[in-house]
Amino acid sequence: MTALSHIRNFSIVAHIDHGKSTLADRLIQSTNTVAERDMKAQMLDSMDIERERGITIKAQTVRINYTAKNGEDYVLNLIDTPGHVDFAYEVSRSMRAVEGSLLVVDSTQGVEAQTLANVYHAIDANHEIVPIFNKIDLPASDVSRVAEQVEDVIGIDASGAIAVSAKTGEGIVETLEAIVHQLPAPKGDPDAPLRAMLVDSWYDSYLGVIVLVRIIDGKLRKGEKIKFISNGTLHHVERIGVFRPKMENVDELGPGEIGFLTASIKQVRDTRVGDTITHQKSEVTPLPGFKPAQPVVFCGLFPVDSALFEDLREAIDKLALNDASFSFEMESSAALGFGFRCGFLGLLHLEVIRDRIEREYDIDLITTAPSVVYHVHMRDGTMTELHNPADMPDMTLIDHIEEPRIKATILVPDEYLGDVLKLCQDRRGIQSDLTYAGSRALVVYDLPLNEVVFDFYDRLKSVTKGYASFDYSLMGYREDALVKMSVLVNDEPVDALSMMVHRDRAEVRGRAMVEKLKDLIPRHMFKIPIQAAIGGKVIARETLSAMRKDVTAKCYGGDASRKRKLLDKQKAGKKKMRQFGSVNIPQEAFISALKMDS
Ligand SMILES: Nc1nc2c(ncn2[C@@H]2O[C@H](COP(=O)(O)OP(=O)(O)OP(=O)(O)O)[C@@H](O)[C@H]2O)c(=O)[nH]1
Repeated sequence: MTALSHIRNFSIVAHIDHGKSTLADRLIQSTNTVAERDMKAQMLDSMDIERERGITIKAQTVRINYTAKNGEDYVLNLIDTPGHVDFAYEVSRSMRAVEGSLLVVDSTQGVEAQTLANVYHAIDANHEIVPIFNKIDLPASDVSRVAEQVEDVIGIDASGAIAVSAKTGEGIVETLEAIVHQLPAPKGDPDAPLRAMLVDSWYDSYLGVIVLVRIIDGKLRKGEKIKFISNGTLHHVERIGVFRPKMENVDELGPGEIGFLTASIKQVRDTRVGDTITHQKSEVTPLPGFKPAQPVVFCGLFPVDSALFEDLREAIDKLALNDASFSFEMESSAALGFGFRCGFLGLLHLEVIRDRIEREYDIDLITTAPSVVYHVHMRDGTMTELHNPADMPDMTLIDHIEEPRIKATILVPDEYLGDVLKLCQDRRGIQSDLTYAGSRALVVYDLPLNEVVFDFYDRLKSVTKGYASFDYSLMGYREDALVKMSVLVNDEPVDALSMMVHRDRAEVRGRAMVEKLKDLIPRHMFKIPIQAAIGGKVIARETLSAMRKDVTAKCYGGDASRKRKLLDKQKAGKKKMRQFGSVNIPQEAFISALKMDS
């Protein structure tokens, strides 16, 4: 057990790519926490997918021993936090387990939207904050400009900021000294009954569920009986330890310390993040609890090859073991067969899960239109949550529909401001703020989430050539004129393509959808009408004319093997299609049709 005065707990907040992981690696390396030969770049981003995309998804932790210039030995616990908007909730909860933050800002770029969002979580958690201006080895680095921005835009004192190159190691010792001298030591009572905060949990195939804890008061030892206060479940502690960043067993954890426990817990779902852990017989007041993360975006996942449904179930079960914020239930669709309706924290979360299923489990998927959760108020006074436009009740029974709205914060260089305002306006946005920070504008918009889930972020990046940064938080629900738009191919409704739209935008959306489908659906031997409709009323229509596709026509004469090859190719192509009545729709058509350009 380390004395409280010699512990510092901190996290690093940054915008994506500003160098959080590189800095963490450098802190670990310079304190010899990991032997040189074990040091692989980006120790903390452990999952392949994170490494590939360069984003941190799951919070990780590391304990660093540091002998300061004053000769004293300190224990520094770093909790790594995810950097993307979808995981804002995880950021906020891990912030509550530490007392300070390093605010990393790329000194060649400046403050970005996620810098703001994340630093506000740190401010909310009452953190002491040390600004770190990174990448000073680059010629474009401008520390004084960034310092000014930090003071103007965020409103924190930048006089104690440290200029760092996580790449060359310059400023790393100064950073370690700042952690020791500028961040506060944790408080806690070693003799009080145990109170530990459940910070995070994840599934490990050898050890079962691993629970990350921050001890507030008291001591936790191996072999003890503990209780999760939220649901009263009892567990026998098998192992406790710390991350360096490899797991290392210890005998006890005391106040201010951060470590893990295992207790034969089978599912991540049995552990509630934010819960208070105490001894079986102790009665303590729970720590101010956190709300469990609520999925906000739903979509259907169906195997392209319907024979792989059981494999998909297995994949989803396994992924859910390790991700309590991902929800799912079985769904069957007339068009797509059996699959799952899944709930995600946001679009990135959706993409990560979908990629993992396709890649790690080798199952090709059809993803239906992402939908947000609508509140449907019925005439009889009841309210139902609508997760799937296909389940929309009869319009005549509905009184009104409410949709979720977000507060979007966008930072963008001046020259692109006009395009950004237009994009937000097109997406039914209401401007709530517009200020300037140097040559960049800070725009705040109130936007319907359903206008954001399709391709808002992609559009934003393309209209600003990648220079805008974006962050959002959910604000609440508001009534609007929303309708369900159905798509009919050859007079058959394709439920996977139905979506909720604003009445004023329905015609434009419907027109774009049928035009796109007309290009995406291959011609058949007969004419195919493609329609968009609201209720019984057709709002847009295209007709795909008939054509006989004879792939062997160009093989004059008798080259039988070439002819067979072409027919095989055609057959393979057909496997990727879905039969709707008598019409085949290729899988790409679903995905492309749902990506709407304005
Ligand atoms: N030249 C230079 N490059 C740096 C420095 N620090 C980080 N980088 C580079 O900047 C890029 C982003 O760094 P990361 O550490 O992955 O950024 P991050 O903030 O952890 O990003 P996420 O994990 O996605 O949140 C990488 O290519 C790093 O090699 C630095 O001090 N100088």
